[in-house]
This record gives sequence, structure tokens and C-alpha cells, in this order.
Amino acid sequence: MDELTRIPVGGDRPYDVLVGRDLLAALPPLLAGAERAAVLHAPPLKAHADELAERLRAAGITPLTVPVPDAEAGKDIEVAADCWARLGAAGFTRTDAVVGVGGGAVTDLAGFVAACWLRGVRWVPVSTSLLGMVDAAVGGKTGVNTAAGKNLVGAFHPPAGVLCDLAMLDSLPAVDLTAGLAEVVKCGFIADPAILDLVESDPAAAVDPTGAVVRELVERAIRVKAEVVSGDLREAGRREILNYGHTLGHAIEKVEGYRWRHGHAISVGLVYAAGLARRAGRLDEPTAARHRTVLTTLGLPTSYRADAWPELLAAMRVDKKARGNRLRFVVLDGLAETGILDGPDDEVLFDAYAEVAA
Ligand SMILES: NC(=O)c1ccc[n+]([C@@H]2O[C@H](COP(=O)([O-])OP(=O)(O)OC[C@H]3O[C@@H](n4cnc5c(N)ncnc54)[C@H](O)[C@@H]3O)[C@@H](O)[C@H]2O)c1
Ligand SMILES: O=C(O)C(=O)C[C@@H](O)[C@H](O)[C@H](O)COP(=O)(O)O
Ligand SMILES: [Zn+2]
Repeated sequence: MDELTRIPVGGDRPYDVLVGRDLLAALPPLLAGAERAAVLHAPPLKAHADELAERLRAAGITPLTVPVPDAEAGKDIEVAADCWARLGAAGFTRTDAVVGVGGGAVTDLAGFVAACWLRGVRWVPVSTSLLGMVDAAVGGKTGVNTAAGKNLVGAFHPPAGVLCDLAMLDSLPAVDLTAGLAEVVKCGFIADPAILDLVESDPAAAVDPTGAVVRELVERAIRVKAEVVSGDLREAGRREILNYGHTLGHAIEKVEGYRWRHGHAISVGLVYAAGLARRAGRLDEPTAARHRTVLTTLGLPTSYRADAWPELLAAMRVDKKARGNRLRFVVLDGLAETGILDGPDDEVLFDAYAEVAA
């Protein structure tokens, strides 16, 4: 194991996020006392799941490997029901555990399966994508998609620990690495502008999974998320800042039938949110423009179909930040100064769509 970074997440059920290379040996101790552990994984991660299963067996924990459909196809209540059937057949009790090995989609599913089984058993995300490491695996939001929208069914269920094994990024497709950077850039705008400086000063280094810059970006983004969720697990207030760019982003994902990558949709959503804040007189022009520049530099999308607006607006109405008929947007009042735009008129929202409409 090379140098290990341990980032604590506080709250009622504190845990650590471990960042390093070749971390899989760290899993069995997190599951001490369990007799069985289900290892949920999608096809691309089968070899890693099998290796983890062997490590668990060697540690006296009986593994149950559970293949699930890849990416968003796995974030489905029917898939969760199949997983619960497997746990039931294997006699999983409250001391047993669930492990999710994969990107954010698999860890969101695994956490949800764990949150509901016997009303909550221990779980550990073994995060294998950049987006998963910097965001999805941290913070205890778990869930599945429904026909009505993204992540509309779920639970807050903090893990026992999070493993971010940077060696996993070596096999991550480049397009998925870049998609993950959208959430890293988000953290730069809402809380840690040094992230933006790092990306802007060497964009090539930001997409080299073996380099020191990616590790620094991962750790900085995790620290942003850890600090926020430590004080507001259930999103009663401050945690909403992590949803920057997600009101439109989630709507795009829904309209696309969950075939767009989350990070790509969030990239467009970030540019929209920045334009909305600028037009509302809250954000200065250079900081708003910086969104498009930095995301474009990384090769992320910043536009979406002009004719999709009516569908997008309808999808945004079920955003979790909405209250009754009022939409609420996380916006910036300056770099790393977050606020809420509460109840903007539909006309204002439509006008701002010109910022991203292609
Ligand atoms: N719970 C949260 O707080 C939270 C936060 C952000 C995002 N999310 C969710 O995370 C999901 C997006 O996560 P994602 O970007 O990781 O997408 P993903 O999980 O769909 O993974 C993208 C693709 O990369 C593959 N993959 C992952 N790791 C790999 C590796 N090491 N080698 C080869 N292939 C690998 C996956 O199998 C998949 O095909 C969305 O569903 C989003 O809603 C949740
Ligand atoms: O952890 C959070 O809180 C976030 O908002 C992080 C987001 O990047 C993430 O996509 C999350 O799943 C969105 O949450 P949702 O409550 O809008 O589904
Ligand atoms: Zn997100």
C-alpha cells in the first residue's frame, strides 16, 4: 500500500474515507464481526469483486457476489429487489454487510440495498470511478432512479468507511474520468477555488489518473464534501450546496432516459446555474464565464438541445430542493460564496436557458 490519506467524516455515525493505491486489504477490518458480506458489482468490475470476495473469505467472512446491471440500469428498484432476494436466500442478518464495488451507480444501489435490508445494515463502498471517489461514495446519500426522476427513492445511510483506491482509476475509461471532474470543478466553485487553479494551470495533468494532480484533486474534493456532510447529513441546510448544478443536470439525465453520464449533465447544469445567477445580478461576469471555460478545457459538455426546455422545466419541478410549486436553485454570489435563488419565475428560468441552449 503506498501513502494512505485518511479523511474523517463526522456526525452521529463518523467514518473515514481512505485514499491511496492498492487499498483492498483495508476492506475486511471494516467488516469485522460480519459472518457474510454481499459484494455488489457491475460486469466491468467483476475481477476486482472476485478479488475482494477472496480477501473476505480469507478473513473468515463468507462472500456473496451479486452481479448487477451496469451504470444507471442498476439504479432501479427491481434490481434492488433482486438483491434483497439474494440476501434473504443467503440468510443475511443484522450483523452481516453489503459492499458496493464500482462507480457511483453501483455504490448508490449498494447503499440503498443496505439501508433497507432489515431497516439498515452495515455497508462499505469500494469506489472505482473518479466521480464515485470524490462524491457518490461519501456522505451517505443512497438511492435509485424512478420514471419520475433521478434519485427520487432513497435513504440517508452513512457507510462504515469508504475505500478510494486510486489504482482502480487506471482502468476507468477516459470519458468517465473526465465526467467525474465535473463534480470536482463543482467543489472548486462552491468551496475550494484552489481546485480551479490546479485544473486551469495544467488541464492535461487533471486527466492523468496516475499523476499527483489527480490525487490532489480527489483529496481536495473529498475534503469539501466531508466538511459539508459532517454537519448536515440529512440536507437540512448547508448540504444543499453540493447540489450546485444539479437542478438542470438531473433534469437532463431524466430527459435522456439516464443515458447521459451524470458528470456530463452536471457540467451543463453548472454553466446554467452560473448564467442564472449572473442574470439575477448575483454573480459577476468573469466568475460566471469561468464555469464554461474550465469545463470546456476539460472536454466536458456545456450545452443541451434548445427545444428540450418544456421537458426540462417539468423534470426540474420534482427536484428535491423544490418546496411546493417553488423551484430553488443553489447559486453563487461570488467564488466560494453559495446562496439560494428561491422561486424564480419560469420566464427568468427560460431566459437563462439561452446560456446553454444549442
Ligand atoms: N450518492 C451521492 O452522493 C452521489 C453523488 C454523486 C453522484 N452520484 C451518482 O453516481 C452516479 C454516477 O457515478 P459514475 O460517474 O461513477 O458512473 P457509473 O457508476 O455509471 O460508472 C461509469 C462507468 O464506469 C465503469 N467503471 C467504474 N469504475 C471503473 C473502473 N475502475 N474500471 C473500468 N470501468 C469502471 C462503470 O462500470 C460504468 O460503466 C450517478 O448515478 C449519480 O447520480 C451519487
Ligand atoms: O451529496 C449531496 O448532497 C449531493 O448533492 C451530491 C451530488 O453530486 C449527487 O449527485 C447527489 O446524488 C444528488 O443528490 P439528490 O439529493 O439531488 O439526488
Ligand atoms: Zn452529482
